[in-house]
Amino acid sequence: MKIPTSSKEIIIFLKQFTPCDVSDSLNKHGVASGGFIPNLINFSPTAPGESAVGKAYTVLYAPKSDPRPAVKNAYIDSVPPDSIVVIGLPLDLQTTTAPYTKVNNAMYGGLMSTRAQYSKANGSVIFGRIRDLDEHNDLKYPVWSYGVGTSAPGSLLKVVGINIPLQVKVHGLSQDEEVITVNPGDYIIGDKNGVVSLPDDEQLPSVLEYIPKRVEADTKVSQDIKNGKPAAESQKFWRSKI
Ligand SMILES: O=C([O-])CC(=O)C(=O)O
Ligand code: NI
Repeated sequence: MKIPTSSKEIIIFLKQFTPCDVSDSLNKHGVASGGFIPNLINFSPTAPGESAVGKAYTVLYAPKSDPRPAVKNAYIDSVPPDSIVVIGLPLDLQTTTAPYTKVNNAMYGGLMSTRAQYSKANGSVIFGRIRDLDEHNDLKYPVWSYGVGTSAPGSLLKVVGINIPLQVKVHGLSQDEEVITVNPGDYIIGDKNGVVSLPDDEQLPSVLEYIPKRVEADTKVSQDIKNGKPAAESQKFWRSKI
């Protein structure tokens, strides 16, 4: 399989695979988390058998009292095609246990999805609550978030940054708090299993190259298992050939 190089080709390529396939490759490349961003729920699904893929277009909300000025232009009117809209909060408004956010207002709603879809974005990931569940689903526009709500963001929050790194607080294995950074331009891959971020770095060509090989090997393992072979033996055999 030809390994893509332009971001357009990479997005088309990644749409053939699941976030699990991407995580397998990142694991193989030394990323223990596999790029998984935990605790997000897929409140509006992708089409069956499809992943939502795009480059992160990031938006940072903060309380209205934050000293930073509000961004003048509405973030939603500058969403680039083939992006995934990723909306976050400062670390001090995040929690490592449910509901993962201290903000009870929704940070995103159906009109935002309508505009994002019109601008040819491929999905939205909200590190907070969303509202208007039926509207995202009726649009068939994929959305992930930590939870749901009923109030709009404007009474509590303002946008203070667009296309800046977003920090996401999560619970770790050895530490109570770990921080994942989603950088603008990272590839975001999501489906019903969850959301993975894949950095656009020097390791990317190798990560992409491994994905179809590993999927092919696991297809062979599946056939073996159906024919009665022990799983561990078959996994070792086919994965060693990659
Ligand atoms: O109005 C808002 O600020 C959020 C919302 O409900 C929408 O995007 O539909
Ligand atoms: Ni709304």
